[in-house]
Amino acid sequence: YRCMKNERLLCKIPGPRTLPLIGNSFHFLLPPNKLFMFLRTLYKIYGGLIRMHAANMWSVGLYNPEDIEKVLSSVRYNDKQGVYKFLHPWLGEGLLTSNGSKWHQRRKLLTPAFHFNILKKYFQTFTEQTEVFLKKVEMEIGNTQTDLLPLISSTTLQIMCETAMGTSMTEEIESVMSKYMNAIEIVGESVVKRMCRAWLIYEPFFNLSKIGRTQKAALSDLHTFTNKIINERKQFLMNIKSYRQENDEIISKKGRLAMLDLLIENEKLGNITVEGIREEVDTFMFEGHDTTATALTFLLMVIANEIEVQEKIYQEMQNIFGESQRSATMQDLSEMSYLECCIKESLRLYPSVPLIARYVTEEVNLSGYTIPAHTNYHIFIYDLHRRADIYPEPERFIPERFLPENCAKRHRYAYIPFSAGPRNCIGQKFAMLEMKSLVSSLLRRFRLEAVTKPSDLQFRTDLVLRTDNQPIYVRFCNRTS
Ligand code: HEM
Repeated sequence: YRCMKNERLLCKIPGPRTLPLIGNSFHFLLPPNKLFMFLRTLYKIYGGLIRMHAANMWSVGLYNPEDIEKVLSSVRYNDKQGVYKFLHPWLGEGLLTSNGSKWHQRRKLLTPAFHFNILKKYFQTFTEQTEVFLKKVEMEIGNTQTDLLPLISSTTLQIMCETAMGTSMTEEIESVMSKYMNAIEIVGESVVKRMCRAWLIYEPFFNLSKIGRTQKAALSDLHTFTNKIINERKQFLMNIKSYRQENDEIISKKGRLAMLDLLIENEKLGNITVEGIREEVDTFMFEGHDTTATALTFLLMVIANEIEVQEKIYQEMQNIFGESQRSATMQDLSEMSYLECCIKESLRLYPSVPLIARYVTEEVNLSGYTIPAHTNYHIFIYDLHRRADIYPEPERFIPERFLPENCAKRHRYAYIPFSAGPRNCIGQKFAMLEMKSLVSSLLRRFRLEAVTKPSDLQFRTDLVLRTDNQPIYVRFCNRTS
């Protein structure tokens, strides 16, 4: 009876037509690019609250900032099921995928690793890696186009290794890096397939399927990579005394406090297991590098297309640095207010994480509807950020939307590239510093010319915002030429 009552409540919410037994399952039998386009139609047709039903699971899509606030701001509504469960074979129950007291304990344990004083220490790595990145860009001068994502990903991965993990890319780690990146794409594809093909939800069917077998091989590559990182740091910590005697420079570089040290320390105290450490290293290596690389790729593509914006950023750099070639300090980054508006506007149009979900075990009232307990909620950040009533001319790149006076009237939950509330992105400040450091130095030295245009982009449904098999190109030119 309760099931029928819940169904009656859910059926009152607008949503696409359902068929008996299978609900909306047939809508999801689409290739990832068409699925992305289908999901984009929902808000336009049905409005701010949308009901979907597939494989015995009900889901409500949220696009109204007030509803999103209600769900995201409460720890009681912060559980994750559904698609996040498909990530367990890779990320286990790390910070991104865990629930309840486990999530709470891990969040408390890891928060100090992203404190401002720790970020200040990481900043030295940002500066060093920015220089390495600029050398890679230098090599691209004269080429008619450069594929941005691979170039940027290797830098953001290196930064994660050196900061949070305290490990430089040894040859051994570098040799498995491309396999690691490739494996992330395979797992993303497999998660989306499981989301859309009801029969793949069940473990035995999935394990026997072709994609299940491909995922198994990819997981081995992913875990090989992260195990190497953990072992390298553990070895380093064990040898620390002899390192100090042998080479002071190495100790000062590799001895910077890392998030991984905090985890290893807590293993000794019995607060986390060896398996728990691997879960967090997998989680942070992925969340920390792929999201930032995606954000930077779209940002550089937009800047290459917006000549006036690019000149304004350059002017801001001139005002801060004049003719000096010195590296940026943290104080300099805090003065780059126009660049910050550009990063925010780019994350509005191209949020690295376009969709997030929650599983709520209690009844909730949203936009005048009663939503029964044990319902999944989906928040389509990509479409929320393109609501024309909140962002007039939503497809246009207008950094001034993020000037303080223009943000004041906007609902806090209308802009959530890093999610919001107690389960927001733990690496938000880290990511902003990293992006500002790389982009400001890049634009001081190089000019970007457009190759890929925003209108060329076609997306596919994935864990992060990805284009449908089309690389994103720009052309790098020297500033002086
Ligand atoms: C531009 C860059 C980034 C964007 C757009 C971004 C976005 C997000 C979003 C939307 C979430 C919520 C996910 C969900 O609820 O399912 C999230 C969570 C998370 N992010 Fe980020 N992120 C970025 C960079 C980073 C970095 C650099 C790190 C680590 C250093 C990081 C670590 C995490 C972790 C561990 C979580 C899970 C937090 C929790 O559930 O308590 N992210 N991020």
